[in-house]
Amino acid sequence: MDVWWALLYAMLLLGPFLLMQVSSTFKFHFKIFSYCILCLTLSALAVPVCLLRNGGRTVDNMRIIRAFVRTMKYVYGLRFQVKGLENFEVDGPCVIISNHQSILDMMGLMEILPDRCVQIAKKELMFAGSVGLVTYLGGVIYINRKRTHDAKSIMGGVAQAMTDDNLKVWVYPEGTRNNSGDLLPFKKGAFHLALQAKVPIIPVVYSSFTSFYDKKKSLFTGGTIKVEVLPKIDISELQEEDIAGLTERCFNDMRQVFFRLSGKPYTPIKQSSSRQ
Ligand SMILES: CCCCCCCCCCCCCCCCC(=O)SCCNC(=O)CCNC(=O)[C@H](O)C(C)(C)COP(=O)(O)OP(=O)(O)OC[C@H]1O[C@@H](n2cnc3c(N)ncnc32)[C@H](O)[C@@H]1OP(=O)(O)O
Ligand SMILES: CCCCCCCC/C=C\CCCCCCCC(=O)OC[C@@H](O)COP(=O)(O)O
Repeated sequence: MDVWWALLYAMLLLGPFLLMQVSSTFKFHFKIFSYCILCLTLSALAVPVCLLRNGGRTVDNMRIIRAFVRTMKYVYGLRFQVKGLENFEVDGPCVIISNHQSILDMMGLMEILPDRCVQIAKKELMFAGSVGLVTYLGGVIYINRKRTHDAKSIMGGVAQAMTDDNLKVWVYPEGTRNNSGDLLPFKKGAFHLALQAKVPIIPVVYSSFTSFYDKKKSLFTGGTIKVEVLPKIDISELQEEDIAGLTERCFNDMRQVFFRLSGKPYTPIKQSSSRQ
């Protein structure tokens, strides 16, 4: 009988805790689900606007997509504090590189996206229903990350298009989402692209989301994201053999700003030694 009493007490004590855990995980997944549904819905609304205004696939549609996405931050209680926007005022094309933490980054991206700017994305995004369609209409460039050779040859074509069509290109050099509170080592595609197109690089850093968004802790509340657009990096004097050094320099500069914006102490690491 004592065992039953002990079990009853344990349930009374643990029950609310377990319920809270289940409900916080449920709330987290529900919020992510609602984010995807909102993206799909807004995209479905944006597609006809893009088609009616601009006819087909063109970077001009990015202005429409940007206007739609900018409304989303109010739904999720996110605020952006942006510094250095004047650094985007370059004449002509450039490569913009930034850190990539989550699918929520699309809000941060659209918050500051300059005109005539397209992004490099994994090709799987093309198949994400109306989101895929709207990104296609906006001129997003898709790459197959599983085929280095194909990805590299597409990037080669992009370099030409940048100068021909006066395009800025936004690349996430980490190559994947990363919500660990640090940066992943940078891949070199963005730097090859800048060198091939002979255009400057503009780094952008977003502060860590971990205080309000954390998959492992099922945390997703409102919060403030600090954003800093850094001064452009001139690459006109650089050669192919300088790419490793350039990648390392951008990684270290951005990582330093990332830690400062996130209010965390900075500990230097070498990007080459952290690559797996
Ligand atoms: C209306 C409402 C709408 C709501 C919805 C919201 C819509 C919003 C619209 C906006 C959409 C934005 C979407 C953003 C999506 C973001 C993503 O998908 S991130 C993932 C995809 N992006 C990337 O991967 C970019 C970064 N990756 C790279 O740059 C890579 O280098 C790579 C080009 C993909 C190749 O990668 P990989 O195959 O892994 O090979 P590496 O190890 O990097 O390189 C091997 C080797 O090759 C050299 N190299 C790389 N690139 C080149 C090149 N262009 N030319 C010559 N050589 C190259 C590299 O130096 C390596 O050699 P090394 O000797 O080791 O140095
Ligand atoms: C009829 C088909 C229906 C398909 C339904 C698809 C559901 C998807 C719906 C909405 C998704 C909204 C996401 C907005 C765009 C996010 C872009 C993004 O952040 O991609 C991740 C990519 O950077 C890195 O990928 P990985 O971290 O390597 O993975």
